[in-house]
Amino acid sequence: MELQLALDLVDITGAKEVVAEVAEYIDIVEIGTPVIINEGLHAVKAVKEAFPNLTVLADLKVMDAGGYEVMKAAEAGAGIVTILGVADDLTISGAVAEAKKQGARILVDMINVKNLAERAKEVDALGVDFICVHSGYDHQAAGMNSFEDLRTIKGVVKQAKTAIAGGIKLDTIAEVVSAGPDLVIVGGGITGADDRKAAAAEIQKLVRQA
Ligand SMILES: O=C([C@H](O)CO)[C@H](O)[C@H](O)COP(=O)(O)O
Repeated sequence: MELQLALDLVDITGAKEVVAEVAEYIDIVEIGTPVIINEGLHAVKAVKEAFPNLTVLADLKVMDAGGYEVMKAAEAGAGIVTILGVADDLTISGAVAEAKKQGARILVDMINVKNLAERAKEVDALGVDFICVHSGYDHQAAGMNSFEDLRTIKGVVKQAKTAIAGGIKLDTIAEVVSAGPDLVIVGGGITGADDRKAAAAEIQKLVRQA
């Protein structure tokens, strides 16, 4: 099981400061959608240059032009790029083909997918690397989480790795880990902690024990 740190509410300088604090505890650093909206793919490039040993995920949440957008993110240094599960199969296949060419991987974000089990089977068959259940900020604000969704996709996904994101914190990490995802994604649970290093260390300990 691996740990991904999601950086959403920072600029490039802030992103590098947070990663410098917790780099030893994480496997992947996510440049979140809000950061890419504000800073562009320069943020991916800057963090990859500063931390060449970490895999950088570009949370583009691609909905169209899969091949082109994956190419641009990979050129900036992304090792993983996110595509929406609600995107067309052609978009996801194009993204997978380009990722293979670039030596990158594709994570499909199942945010707002209604027919979760059926769509997870379909995107699994398209050859994606990760399928991620995700309670976005707006769902979190309404008190929702994705723990049950993780069990649903684990029951049907055969080839891809499974991942979970959205509001995971120290007080919920044990429950998440016990459901057995391959990748746990934590943003505010680390970046919003009083002691980010301690929170990352504790979360990593539980993730590694699994
Ligand atoms: O993808 C995310 C969200 O849609 C904003 O872009 C977050 O990175 C993801 O939810 C993880 O962050 P936390 O919910 O703060 O753990």
